[in-house]
Amino acid sequence: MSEPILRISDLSTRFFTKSGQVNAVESLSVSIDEGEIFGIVGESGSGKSVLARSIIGLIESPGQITGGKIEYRNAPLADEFRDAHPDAVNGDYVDLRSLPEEAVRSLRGPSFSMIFQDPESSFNPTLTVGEQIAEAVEVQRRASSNPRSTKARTSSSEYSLGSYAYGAVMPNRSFVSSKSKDRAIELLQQVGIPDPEERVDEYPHEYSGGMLQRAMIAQALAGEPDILIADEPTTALDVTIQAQVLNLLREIQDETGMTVLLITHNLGVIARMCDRVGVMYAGEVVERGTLSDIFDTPVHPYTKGLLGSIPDLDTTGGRLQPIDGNVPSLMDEEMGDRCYFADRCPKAMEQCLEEPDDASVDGGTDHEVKCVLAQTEYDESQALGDSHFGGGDT
Ligand SMILES: Nc1ncnc2c1ncn2[C@@H]1O[C@H](COP(=O)(O)OP(=O)(O)OP(=O)(O)O)[C@@H](O)[C@H]1O
Ligand code: NI
Repeated sequence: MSEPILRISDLSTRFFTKSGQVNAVESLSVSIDEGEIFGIVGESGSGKSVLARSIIGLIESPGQITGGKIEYRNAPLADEFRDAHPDAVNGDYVDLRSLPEEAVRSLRGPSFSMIFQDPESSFNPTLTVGEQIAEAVEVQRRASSNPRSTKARTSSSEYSLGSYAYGAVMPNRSFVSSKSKDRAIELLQQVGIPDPEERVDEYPHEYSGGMLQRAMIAQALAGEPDILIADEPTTALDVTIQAQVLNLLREIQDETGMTVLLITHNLGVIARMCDRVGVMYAGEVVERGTLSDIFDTPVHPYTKGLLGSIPDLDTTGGRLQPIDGNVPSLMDEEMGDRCYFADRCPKAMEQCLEEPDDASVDGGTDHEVKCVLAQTEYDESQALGDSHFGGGDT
């Protein structure tokens, strides 16, 4: 098996708000293999979107990544920065946090792209859908025509850096060649937009929600990304369209072999799509493993709780809330060093008042759990009462 394409270690992202510090992502570590679909699942507010945005450098004030590494395996990129930024480079890996901001920005499109939950917000209403997809194609072509590019794999001698290579990665309105427009039509066709030759010249408001979601996938694919981050890509869609869009993602992933990080609160989506899964709770990955580790032999009581309430694909509106109580607010002063799930956990014991370590289940495998139950049997005489959690009302 090859080395992971993305290696996230001890990542912490915080928001310094007026009402206090929010620990949205807390010392999170996860590795993603090349060509897999890795799912992140968790309830609303568990930090999934903040994780996604942290990876591609889209955390804005008052948010800040305060610790950890986001290492991306890309040998040409590592070579490019080895001398100027030795701290950022480790073998074939580059730590995105240690790269200059513009370098990270230039990876958006060709290396990483993202599909958001709500497509309206990711299209500019004043440009046609086709223009915006074609722009993403142009970005990819500029990147591949750059000899130092991370993407020398697309042959592109006919595209020179030309006059529009002034570093703006997503220009608002740029010269779009007819080649790029043709490619945009092809992409629209690939994602199942009917009459793509006409649709390419329409504005976002002329598309239905489902079509715009597909168009956003087309736009994300235009850059031929190594890693696609899809944050709740189908949540806003109705059931049939949801299934179609998921199938489409799967097909495209099969064809291109790209790596996908799929974020969802829906375990049904995970089961249908993913190779491996990370279960997220209160900013941490509390259990990770293959689909079968998670579905057949879950260890963490939170994972078990989620599995007890697998929503159908058609319960799109409802949020997952399998277990009494809520995800903690993630305010720093309320977090402390303990298992964050303990106050909702049916098997909480005295020792859960200390922070659990990541422990591997059955040794050796990839199945890891942040819970004392990975190594200890539940002991009722150690059970925690509500009194430990300030009255325990939920
Ligand atoms: N810009 C921000 N300012 C302050 N707090 C934020 C900001 N963005 C996110 N948070 C907080 O970070 C935590 C994690 O939010 P996040 O959006 O990552 O959750 P999520 O798992 O994606 O939830 P959902 O399923 O609802 O999308 C939440 O407590 C949220 O309030
Ligand atoms: Ni989210």
